[in-house]
Amino acid sequence: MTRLFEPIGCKVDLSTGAMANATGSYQKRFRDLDGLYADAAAFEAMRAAWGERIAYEVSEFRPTEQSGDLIFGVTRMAPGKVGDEYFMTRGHIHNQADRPEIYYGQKGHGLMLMESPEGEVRIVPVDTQTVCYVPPFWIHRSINVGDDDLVMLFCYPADSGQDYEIIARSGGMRSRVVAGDGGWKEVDNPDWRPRDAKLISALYGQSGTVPA
Ligand SMILES: O=P(O)(O)OC[C@H]1O[C@](O)(CO)[C@@H](O)[C@@H]1O
Ligand SMILES: [Fe+2]
Repeated sequence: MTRLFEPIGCKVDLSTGAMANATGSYQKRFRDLDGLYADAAAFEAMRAAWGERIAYEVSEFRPTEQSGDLIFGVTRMAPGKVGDEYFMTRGHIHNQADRPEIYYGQKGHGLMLMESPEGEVRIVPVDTQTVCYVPPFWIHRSINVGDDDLVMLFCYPADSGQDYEIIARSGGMRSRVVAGDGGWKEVDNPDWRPRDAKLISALYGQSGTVPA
């Protein structure tokens, strides 16, 4: 008989953001996020109090990394701002850029900031009981715009991989999300540089499919 992977249920603890039966987890401390935020002076000023604190953490279930399988897990992100810019994840595009992802908001108020290879920007609020679909080819980063922890479930194809360099090479994402009048607002990142045509076609070319 074919030996199948054993099915499993993973209970999520909303107060801690932990997921039972996780196969792995990691934590990003504030000090790990140097260079992410526009206001470097504000980052330095926060380092003493915040340096060792966990900015966000992930617990995941990774059955395999085979094509056709799924990786899923939970991200918990603390609330906070560096200067006027809300706490966020590093952000990435999938190594296999045509692999999508979904997020499901479970606690708090988040945003999914997305950027296409050409530099189009989209923002989708991820509040509780909201499913956010990140289509193939979009760079994605989540942002906590609330006063409480943001807890989100994520799920993506197991062979996706993550490329974190694509954002750094462009001087950050094209938009930043900062505090505005009574809420958040999107502002242009003046350091952003467009990707060249060769890189863009390489991203699309990987899959041999033409995006819709
Ligand atoms: O990997 P990053 O960009 O640091 O952000 C963490 C989030 O993205 C993921 O890598 C999933 O793509 C999760 O681990 C988590 O939701
Ligand atoms: Fe992803």
